[in-house]
Amino acid sequence: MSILSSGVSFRRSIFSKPEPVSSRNPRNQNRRILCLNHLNSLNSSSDGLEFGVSRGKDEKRSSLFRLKSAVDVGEVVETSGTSGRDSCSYDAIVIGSGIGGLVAATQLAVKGAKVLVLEKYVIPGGSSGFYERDGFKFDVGSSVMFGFSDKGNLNLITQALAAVGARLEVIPDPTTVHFHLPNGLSVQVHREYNKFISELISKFPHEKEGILKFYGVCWQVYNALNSLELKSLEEPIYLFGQFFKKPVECLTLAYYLPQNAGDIARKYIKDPELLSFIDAECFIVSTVNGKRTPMINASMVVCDRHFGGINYPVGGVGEIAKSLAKGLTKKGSEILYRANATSIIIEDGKAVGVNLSDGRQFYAKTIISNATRWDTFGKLLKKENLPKEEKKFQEAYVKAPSFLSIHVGVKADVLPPDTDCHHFILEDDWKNLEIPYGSIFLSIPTVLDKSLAPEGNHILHIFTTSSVEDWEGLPRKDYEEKKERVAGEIINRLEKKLFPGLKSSIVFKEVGTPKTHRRYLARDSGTYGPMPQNVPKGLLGMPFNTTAIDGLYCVGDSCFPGQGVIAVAFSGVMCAHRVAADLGFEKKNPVLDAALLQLLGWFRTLA
Ligand SMILES: NC(=O)c1ccc[n+]([C@@H]2O[C@H](COP(=O)([O-])OP(=O)(O)OC[C@H]3O[C@@H](n4cnc5c(N)ncnc54)[C@H](O)[C@@H]3O)[C@@H](O)[C@H]2O)c1
Ligand SMILES: CC(C)=CCC/C(C)=C/C=C/C(C)=C/C=C/C(C)=C/C=C/C=C(C)/C=C/C=C(C)/C=C/C=C(\C)CCC=C(C)C
Repeated sequence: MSILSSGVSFRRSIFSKPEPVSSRNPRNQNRRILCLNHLNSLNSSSDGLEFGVSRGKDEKRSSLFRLKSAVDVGEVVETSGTSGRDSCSYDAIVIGSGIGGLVAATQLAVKGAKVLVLEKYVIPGGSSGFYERDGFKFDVGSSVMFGFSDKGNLNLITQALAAVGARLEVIPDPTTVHFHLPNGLSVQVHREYNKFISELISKFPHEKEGILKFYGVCWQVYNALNSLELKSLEEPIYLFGQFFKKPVECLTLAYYLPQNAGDIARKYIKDPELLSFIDAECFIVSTVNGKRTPMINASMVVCDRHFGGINYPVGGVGEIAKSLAKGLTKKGSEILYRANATSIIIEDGKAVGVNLSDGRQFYAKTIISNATRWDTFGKLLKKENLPKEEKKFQEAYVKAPSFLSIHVGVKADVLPPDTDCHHFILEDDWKNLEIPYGSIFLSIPTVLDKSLAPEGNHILHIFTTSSVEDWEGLPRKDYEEKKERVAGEIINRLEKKLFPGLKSSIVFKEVGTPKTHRRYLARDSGTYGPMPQNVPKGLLGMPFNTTAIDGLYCVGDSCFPGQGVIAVAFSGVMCAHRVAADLGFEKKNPVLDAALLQLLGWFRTLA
């Protein structure tokens, strides 16, 4: 990713010299428990938000200076006594401030719960964070934002922000993605559905009927989704209520829940190249082909881009997490940065607290992990005690590869006029779609928001799938050389395919590998998220938020419905609803709860 060590000059992260808040405050020694009042809420100015990178001999001082300018580490209030447990009890602790964690935390805070978010890094957002270098402001991960419109029920990012009184200005993207595919196939996914469908039909006129039927089914699923009030599918009062209010829509969703997009496409479409195009449509959001992409997820993305459209937040994707974090503290809850959770405390079989690497402990009625399930049930909890449900998950889902990410600043004139913001490039052979380095993703957010780069420049975020195994065990020098070489090859391919002169127009470059993702996003193997081991039964096997451990919940992309910012936002909404019911902030019926949870567990065994 991009919180990277550059191959050009020596840089170091503040992670390499962490100075825990407790050690800076002498009163906070000896593993005492802290209550934190508005601790580390973000500054309203984003000017100082760099990824704590420093140079030269004043390295440590400069890191800390930047950290202070990034976060307000002002007020630390210590509780009395040595245990402090009762005087400092939270309703929920959320480990991690990815969008999944932040949405869960803010939704709970809005319902009246007192929440503490523990974030290992110095800013919120995880994969949806950002970093600044030399006047460029880079999105760490994807810049394609679904669910960020003013319409319908599926604009979950807009709704999550509104819940804490925040609203971001957005820039509509006229083209979700421009596909550059084998045999010269070029397709622009226009914001207007009819324009996109006409373009696709013009490339495959003999498949007009099949195209209309396949995308028609996607709309049927999307419209059903969009008609529901989205809350926890693990909460029976809500779920049965929705079935009662919207029976046709709920049955439509139940019907498509165990199905995959590739199978539905094959019902209507025969042309292998068009089917490969649909594979590419699926791959860019799920890292697997259509046959392994749940129909509900495929429908969500291929329709939302036309219904609400893709909208980019002014100032970059990082603004979303910043606003949610700020909203959280405004609602009386807290977020603590540089708080590296090392284990979840279990007492009498119940999750009751969290240990941090600096010795601090925090307790709460419920614990929500926004770390991946591999991290939650392999690091935060002992691997040996893996509950059977998690064992089943790890058999059904494997870690998707990570990415090699290249962030560059270029001279603006290298881009032809009217260049689209997002591109997907698969040069010669459809067979390369799912292999490491086989395809290239490209985002140029400055096409939409010029403020992200110095005048006369653009940002290119170039990324391609890559596995951590490919980068492990190398001496530092070889690792740096390999980064330069592999990034150089990708840039050459891009120069050849899209932008002649690209290499010589570069004014800034940083390369991140799967190891970078692993280190800075705390994601096992730097994984992009879970990926089905075999052909899945749609979303049927994907776990929701409750876990086998009492009081412990998961949120984020290793929960239903999976990868994607809007997907993890939904996971956050679902999680908050289920936790709120269990904490007594929402209605609950224990008998129905037990029955539904058992039923859902049984459904998962069918997947
Ligand atoms: N484009 C990309 O390269 C890329 C890469 C990975 C994920 N993604 C996307 O990002 C989203 C994932 O969102 P998410 O909410 O599930 O999670 P996330 O990975 O974005 O955020 C998790 C957060 O938890 C923190 N964390 C993890 N372990 C911790 C610990 N032990 N102690 C304290 N903090 C800890 C991390 O620092 C991070 O901020 C998905 O949309 C996924 O598709 C994108
Ligand atoms: C409970 C049971 C058994 C039955 C009940 C039936 C019922 C009522 C079911 C209801 C189901 C619901 C409500 C499902 C909701 C599903 C949702 C909201 C799914 C959302 C999915 C969103 C996804 C998958 C979004 C993915 C987006 C991604 C990954 C975007 C990233 C993009 C990139 C990384 C690529 C960038 C591209 C380029 C080219 C640069």
